[in-house]
Amino acid sequence: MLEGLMLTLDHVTKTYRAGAFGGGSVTAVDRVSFTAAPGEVVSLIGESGSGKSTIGRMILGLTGVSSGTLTLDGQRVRPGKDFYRRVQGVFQDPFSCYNPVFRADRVFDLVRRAYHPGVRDAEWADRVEKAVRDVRLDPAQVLGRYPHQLSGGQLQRLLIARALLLDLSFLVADEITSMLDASTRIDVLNLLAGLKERGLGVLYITHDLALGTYLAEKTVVLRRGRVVERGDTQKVFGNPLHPYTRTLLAAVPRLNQPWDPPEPVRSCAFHEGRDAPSGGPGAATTDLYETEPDHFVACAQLPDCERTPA
Ligand SMILES: Nc1ncnc2c1ncn2[C@@H]1O[C@H](COP(=O)(O)OP(=O)(O)OP(=O)(O)O)[C@@H](O)[C@H]1O
Repeated sequence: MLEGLMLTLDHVTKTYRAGAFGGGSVTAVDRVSFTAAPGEVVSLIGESGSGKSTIGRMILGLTGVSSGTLTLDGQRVRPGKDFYRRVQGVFQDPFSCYNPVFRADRVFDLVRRAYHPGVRDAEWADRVEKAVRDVRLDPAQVLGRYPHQLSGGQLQRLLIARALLLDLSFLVADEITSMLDASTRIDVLNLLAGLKERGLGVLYITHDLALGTYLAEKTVVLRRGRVVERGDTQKVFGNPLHPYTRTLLAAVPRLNQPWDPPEPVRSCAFHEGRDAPSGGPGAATTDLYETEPDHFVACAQLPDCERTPA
């Protein structure tokens, strides 16, 4: 069993400088709160530009948090060798993670040099072979090849094998299946499911609702940097309450069914005269209304409406 880490985001905001000479600013992530427990997959879903990758990058220490707190087992992110031994990211484009003139096995040598310099050659070779087999690849087929001689799915799986050679506790998987064909995609998802079984926490960032629901026990739906709905995946998708979540679901084409344009994102519990009760279950969450246990929803008119104070 792996030793997982508890991820906690509490009103996390990220503001980037933008515009000529950095004079303007973009709030990419706006007071986002959620948790991911060890052994839990949380899927982060939302349209392009909704702030998903920015959240992944903050967890990995690749960009700073502007306000709020982001912790792993109560500790703030401290990028460095000890941190990256336990927290890793795998990204959408596997090709960009490899040096084109180095064979694929070179990424494993770099891991050894940085994290396991004392391990002997034979033992290291065994560990690499096991990690590569764990991602359902044949070491003899892939390790001696250059990146251009491997498929996107093979490169993606090698990156996961690389992460397995560390003492991994938390993985940020950012659109890792979007370049893969359907069968390889299921292989990679099953790999993530295996990691979850072993106690690892995973943040699974995706545009694809079906893939998110396949793996995740919890779902966070983001729109324009804010959480509009979150909670138990079965509840969020079985009973979507926010018009934006309904829009996302309506956008999934179904065989032999005409596509109905989704309703505009206009109304919600807050705009139908059902404000979050001041002393009720929603009050504790500060900006989301708890409609049933582990199912939270926000105002439909965020960020323009201020009816859901943070
Ligand atoms: N380094 C940066 N400087 C300025 N603005 C940025 C920077 N990175 C991201 N942004 C902006 O922050 C917002 C959120 O971007 P982010 O990449 O987190 O969204 P996303 O949901 O991951 O999108 P996609 O699904 O297209 O990858 C966007 O408006 C984007 O333009």
